[in-house]
Amino acid sequence: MTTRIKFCGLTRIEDVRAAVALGVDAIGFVFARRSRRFVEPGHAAALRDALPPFVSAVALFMDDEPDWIEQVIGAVRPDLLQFHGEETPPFAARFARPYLKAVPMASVGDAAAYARRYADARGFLLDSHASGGAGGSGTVFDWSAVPRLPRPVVLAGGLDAGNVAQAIAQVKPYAVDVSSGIELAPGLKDAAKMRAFVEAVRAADR
Ligand SMILES: O=C(O)c1ccccc1N[C@@H]1O[C@H](COP(=O)(O)O)[C@@H](O)[C@H]1O
Repeated sequence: MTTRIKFCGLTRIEDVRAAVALGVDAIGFVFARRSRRFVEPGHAAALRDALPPFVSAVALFMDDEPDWIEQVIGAVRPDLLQFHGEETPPFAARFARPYLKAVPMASVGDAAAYARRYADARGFLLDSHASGGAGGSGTVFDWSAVPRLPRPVVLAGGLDAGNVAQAIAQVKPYAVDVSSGIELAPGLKDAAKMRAFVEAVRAADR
């Protein structure tokens, strides 16, 4: 099976173009203000316009106000929302957009029960953060703790070109999601690391 790839936290047009040229499936833009990868909606809209058909734009939020989320949706027209905080299932559903719910693997006891609460989620993004904490930390969680889930699993948290093949072999996720592992600095991606990551995923799929 082909493992889908999402690159998250892009802020520069050259990084978006490089990611698209490598064939990634989704690009994540971070609209959580406390993130070091925050992008203004106007700038993100320009980045989003560089995406060709079949490459998805994902808008990431973390306990943000509804008005802000609506403003971002209006400006950026994301294909998918990603809720990374303590948003409840009704809150996540109120925007009438497909969404991923991040599962905080560092603190959630029963990840399968947690995921079942979000009946409308299109998939679950498993990250190493604790509940209430930020993601994008570049740390790995215990992959043996990944349960069977009723919808697609997006594996995140500390992935890079050196460990993603092992992660795919062990977890067999629908997709992998990376931010820190392809960076020079927060929000600034590295062309060589992006390429190495994609090549490692492709090799793992063979
Ligand atoms: O990237 C961020 O700054 C961020 C902020 C708040 C919530 C989530 C965030 N990022 C998400 O975390 C995963 C894992 O990142 P990493 O590869 O461990 O650095 C990332 O892909 C985003 O989906």
